[in-house]
Amino acid sequence: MPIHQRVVVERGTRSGFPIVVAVHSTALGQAVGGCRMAVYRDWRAGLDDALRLSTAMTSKAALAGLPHGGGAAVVVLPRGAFGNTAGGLTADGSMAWGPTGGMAEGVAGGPMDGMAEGVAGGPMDGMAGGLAGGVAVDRRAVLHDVGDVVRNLGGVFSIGPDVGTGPADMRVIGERTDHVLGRAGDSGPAAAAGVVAAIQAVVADRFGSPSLSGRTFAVLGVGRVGVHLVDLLSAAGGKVLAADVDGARRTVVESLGATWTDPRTCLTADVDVLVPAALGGVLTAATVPTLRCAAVAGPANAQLDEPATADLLHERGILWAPDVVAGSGGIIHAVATELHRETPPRVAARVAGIGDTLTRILDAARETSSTPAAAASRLAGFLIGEPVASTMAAC
Ligand SMILES: NC(=O)c1ccc[n+]([C@@H]2O[C@H](COP(=O)([O-])OP(=O)(O)OC[C@H]3O[C@@H](n4cnc5c(N)ncnc54)[C@H](O)[C@@H]3O)[C@@H](O)[C@H]2O)c1
Repeated sequence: MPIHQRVVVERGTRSGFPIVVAVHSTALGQAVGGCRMAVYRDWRAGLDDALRLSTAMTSKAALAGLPHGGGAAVVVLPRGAFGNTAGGLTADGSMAWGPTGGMAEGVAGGPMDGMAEGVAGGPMDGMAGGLAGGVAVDRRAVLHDVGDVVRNLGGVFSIGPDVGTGPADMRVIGERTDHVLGRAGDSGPAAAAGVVAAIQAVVADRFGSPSLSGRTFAVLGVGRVGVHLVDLLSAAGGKVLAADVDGARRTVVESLGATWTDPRTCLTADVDVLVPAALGGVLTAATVPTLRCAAVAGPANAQLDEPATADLLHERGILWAPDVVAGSGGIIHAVATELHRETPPRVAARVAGIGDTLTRILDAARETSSTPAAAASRLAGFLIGEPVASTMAAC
């Protein structure tokens, strides 16, 4: 992957918090990516996260066939900060994957998608500030600061929701810049539809048929995407086990005909497909030996703690669907709908196309005796290096 095209680190003029926007590539078009608002050790850790997220987004957009590059925004909040508590601190910030393969509990106590130490606030509709440990967060001021940074980039980057932000936050950012995605609503259903397409490809590769009927799944994380996955997989005739650190999610899981369990049991369940739908960093040298699934395919970003973990999965014979492919339904939906005004059937076809893309990657991996991660990386590099003719109507 080439070095970043542009990286901005600024102190928000209203909030005083460091704001990082990393534009990795615009080789295929305007960069798109999420806004992560989280607690970090310091601004350098936030910068590292933005660099990592934006690089992955370049691959995600290219592999999704979008005429866009990758970017990311990070708001670096200090320890003890939190925003509006309406909707609560998201559990993304309250659990960390433990070093022994278990889950270590604790706020801001460990890796979250690799870098962030905790989510401050979370996607929410209210905008009032909060106070914790003496650090007041005026969420509206922070979001306006983010909007100004994005606006000053002159349109090379469009920002959308990520961990710690949601559609309501995008509407506030939109008061300062037009380059905003995801103001209208929840991307969870589209993200879940894309994951199901990926799971069908994985199941076809493993078992010779894409049918999900009678297959077994363990869905880890029953949030905005996970709940739709439980629903879709159950409706398709799958036998679904699901877990979340938030015990309140049990009711919806059981109402959808799935079986509730605890996160550790879910992670190590003897199932056809493990579906990570919570945090990143779930696949590590410690957790991979404990897995009893045939394949892993889910939306969680940055599932591998480090690239070499893909080799561990391969050695164990566990098929891994790269998250930059399996988790691309949300961005495909947002970009195709909001930036390119495509019709709902066309957008749905794009999302379903994730299955074909993954099949191509799995075939390439087999033919080259490499991991799906390596095959996806090669394909992304090829796509980004080529002056690909856009398959989408211009904005
Ligand atoms: N929302 C989207 O459109 C979208 C698109 C692509 C990828 N993703 C990724 O998919 C994942 C889920 O996204 P989401 O929007 O559903 O997030 P969410 O915050 O709505 O849901 C995450 C759920 O995971 C649970 N959780 C947190 N830590 C856990 C743990 N250790 N064990 C079990 N459960 C745990 C939380 O309680 C929460 O219910 C994230 O990694 C996100 O980055 C989301």
